[in-house]
Order: sequence, then C-alpha cells, then structure tokens
Amino acid sequence: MSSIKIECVLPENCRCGESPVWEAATNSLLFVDIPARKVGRWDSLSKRVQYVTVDAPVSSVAIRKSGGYVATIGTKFCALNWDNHSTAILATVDTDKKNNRFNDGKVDPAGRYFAGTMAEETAPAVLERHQGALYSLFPNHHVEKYFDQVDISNGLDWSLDHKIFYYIDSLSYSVDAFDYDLQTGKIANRRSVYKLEKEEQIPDGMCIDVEGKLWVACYNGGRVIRLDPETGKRLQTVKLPVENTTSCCFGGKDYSEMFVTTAQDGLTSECVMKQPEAGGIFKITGLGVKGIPPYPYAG
Ligand SMILES: O=C(O)[C@H](O)[C@@H](O)[C@H](O)[C@H](O)CO
Ligand SMILES: [Zn+2]
Repeated sequence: MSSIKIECVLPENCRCGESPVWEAATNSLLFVDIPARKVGRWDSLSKRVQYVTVDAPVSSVAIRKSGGYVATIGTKFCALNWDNHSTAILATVDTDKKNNRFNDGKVDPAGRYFAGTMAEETAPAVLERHQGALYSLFPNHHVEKYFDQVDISNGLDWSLDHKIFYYIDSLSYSVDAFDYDLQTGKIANRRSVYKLEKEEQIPDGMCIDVEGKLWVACYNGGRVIRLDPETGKRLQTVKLPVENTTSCCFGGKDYSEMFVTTAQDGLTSECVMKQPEAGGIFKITGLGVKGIPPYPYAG
C-alpha cells in the first residue's frame, strides 16, 4: 500500500461523531454528533464548520433531492432546513419504546432512507438489548419495518449492482448480507459475510468502494478494515491514532479520500490525554481505491 496518509482535519472532539456524508455540491462533509444533538457541515475548501442544533440526539443525516437534508432525530425521520435551522417531522417510529433512539442511517439507490434504532446507552455499547429495529422511509413517507430484536443497529450499504444489502448489528460482531429488491425495497435471506476478530472490537459504520469491497469502522478498535464480502476475507487494516472510530465514507475529489468520524464519550480523561484527537474527523488519502457518491432521499 503506497503512501497512506491520515490527518485529523477537524479537531472538534465530537462526543460521538457519526454519519459522514460527502456533499459534492458544496465540497463539504456532513456529519452528526449524536449526544451533542448537532449536525455539522465542514467545508473542505474554507476548512470552516457550521452547525445546526436540534432538540434530540441526531444519529444520521442525508442529502434530500428536493433540497436541504433529512436526518434521524430521536425516533423521528425529519426534514432539515439548513438555512433557517428548522426541522419538520416526516415519520415517527418505536412510539412504544420511550428509551429508544435512531442510530446509523443511509439512503438506498432508489432514494429510500434506511435507519435502525437502539435503546439509549448508559455507556458505549452498554444498553438494554433487543430493543431496536430496522426501518426505511419511502419517498412517499411510508415507513417499512423490516425486523426487530436488534441490539445496536449500525452500518449499512448496498452492493454496486443494488442486489445485496449489507448490515451490521454491532453486538452480533458480524457484517451481514441480505438479498435486496431495489424495486420494492424488500430484503431476504440474511447471512453473515464476516465475523470480527477480537482485536477488531465492535463493528460500527460501513461504506462500499468502487470495487464492491466493504469498509467497516471498528469502534474501540481504532481502525477501519476493508472486507471482501464474496470471500469473507479481510483485505486491509488501516489504523487510526484514536480508539473509537465510528463510521467512514468516501469523499473529496472523485471520492478518492476517506473520511472517518470518531467519538470521545466513554474514554477516561487519561485516555483522552493519550489521544487528544479523539472525537475529531479524520481524512485518509492514498488508499488507492475510490468510493461512490451518496444517494439522495427522493421524498
Ligand atoms: O456510533 C454509533 O453508531 C453508536 O451510536 C455508538 O453509540 C456506538 O456505535 C456504540 O457505542 C458502540 O457500538
Ligand atoms: Zn454507528
């Protein structure tokens, strides 16, 4: 691997940075800080960051085709207007589960917004189990529920031919695949494509590259790993100087750079001293493989 370079581009010390999304139109990286209830937009040209603060934990953000953004806030799918900082509820899930919130979300190639839920944590990865579920918000605002009994609904993405949906429930320590029907948005035939090794710790956010390989951020593992979902083999490990790597996406020029969000919550002050960039946003260049643009929500 020629010359991989890792730099902290935003030393903001997010409590729990998540949901990196490249917005080519503004040369910016969107992201959230879940417990801080903030959506961020980092302009890669001016290096400046802007925030919109919302009224509940915000776990993911996506681009909306009709303008603005969508975000998962608490247990609500919302529209987010960046200019006036307002949000509008599109749909609510898990109304019977007062301690739940959404976690990772991403838009499918047909413009449906997928996101799963989890019980609120008392500490990282410490929570009431089996409380979460996976949902999608269709462009007409209809909500589809796929399954429940989820511990920590996390990374998700689709194969390049749109026929496979990849999904992580963190506490299963597995990256799973389903057959995907893009027409209907239905999933079937769940199987594991990779089981994490002990030192890789907890699988968190995930994205696909142009070669159809999966990149998984390993929470508490301080790394992103590249997996071949066809052979079930790990192809590469890229270590970062902080432990709590939460998610990754490609962006920048031609989607040739990788952005990684990280978290500071759960680290002792001693740990924070040893990794002062914990919670920052990192850029990795020189990986030698590109990613694909994010799909916008079509509703
Ligand atoms: O970043 C996320 O997706 C969650 O909201 C986090 O809380 C971590 O994943 C979790 O603590 C470790 O699994
Ligand atoms: Zn996550």
